[in-house]
Amino acid sequence: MLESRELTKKFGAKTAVDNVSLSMEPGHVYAMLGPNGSGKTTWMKMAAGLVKPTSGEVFFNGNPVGIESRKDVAYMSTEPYFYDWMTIEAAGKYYSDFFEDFSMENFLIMLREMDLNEKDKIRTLSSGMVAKMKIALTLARNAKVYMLDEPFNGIDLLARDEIRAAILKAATPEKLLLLSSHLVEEMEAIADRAVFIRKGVLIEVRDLEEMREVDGVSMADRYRAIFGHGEVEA
Ligand SMILES: Nc1ncnc2c1ncn2[C@@H]1O[C@H](COP(=O)(O)OP(=O)(O)OP(=O)(O)O)[C@@H](O)[C@H]1O
Repeated sequence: MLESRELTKKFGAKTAVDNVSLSMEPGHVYAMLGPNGSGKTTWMKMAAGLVKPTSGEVFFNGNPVGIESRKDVAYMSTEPYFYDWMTIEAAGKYYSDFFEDFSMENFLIMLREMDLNEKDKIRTLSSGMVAKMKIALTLARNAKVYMLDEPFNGIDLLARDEIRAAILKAATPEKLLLLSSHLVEEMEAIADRAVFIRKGVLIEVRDLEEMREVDGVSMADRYRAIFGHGEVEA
């Protein structure tokens, strides 16, 4: 459904994504894992049609990604993309103007579930509250693919529980979810497949249940084996 073929992105002399061929299917939650600067964000931005590859292509349902696929792919960036003078409700209206598939009703339900008040101004929110709002804005779209870049970073345990619940609710058999995070153990409770990437190069894509059963290792064990000096990044 979402496939990159020999995808490369260079920034000057730096190769951020290096010839990555990768295919992902609906009905799965993928964790994209790799140390800082591995190319996760760059891969996602190209898959979302926001960054132009240097070479190679990304296909969504067999068509090159672009304006059309942006309707089906909901991408949550780590960068701020709304004005902080807005209320949470106004950010929802902004989204509904922009995305036909945005459901204000679902957004408000998610806000309740995550203990947010739509009348609050964004600038008065803590970073964890902003993270929850961003998740709600993204998941309130009825997209086919959800890509969430670092949904848990800097978020306390209770807010992480709420975010995890919202993500798992969105993970239905017809949807494809892709999450990047350094919180490997957190991701283990959500994802069923892992994409390991290092210095822009795809190392492997693994089914986590199969990996646990056949190899007897967890995602964190595998992360340590691939990247590690015995430590998992936090
Ligand atoms: N706009 C840019 N201009 C120049 N270099 C860039 C740009 N965007 C990314 N890079 C470089 O490309 C490499 C991959 O960055 P990217 O943000 O994709 O990695 P990442 O795996 O998402 O990292 P992190 O886990 O730290 O968020 C890094 O070396 C980064 O410095």
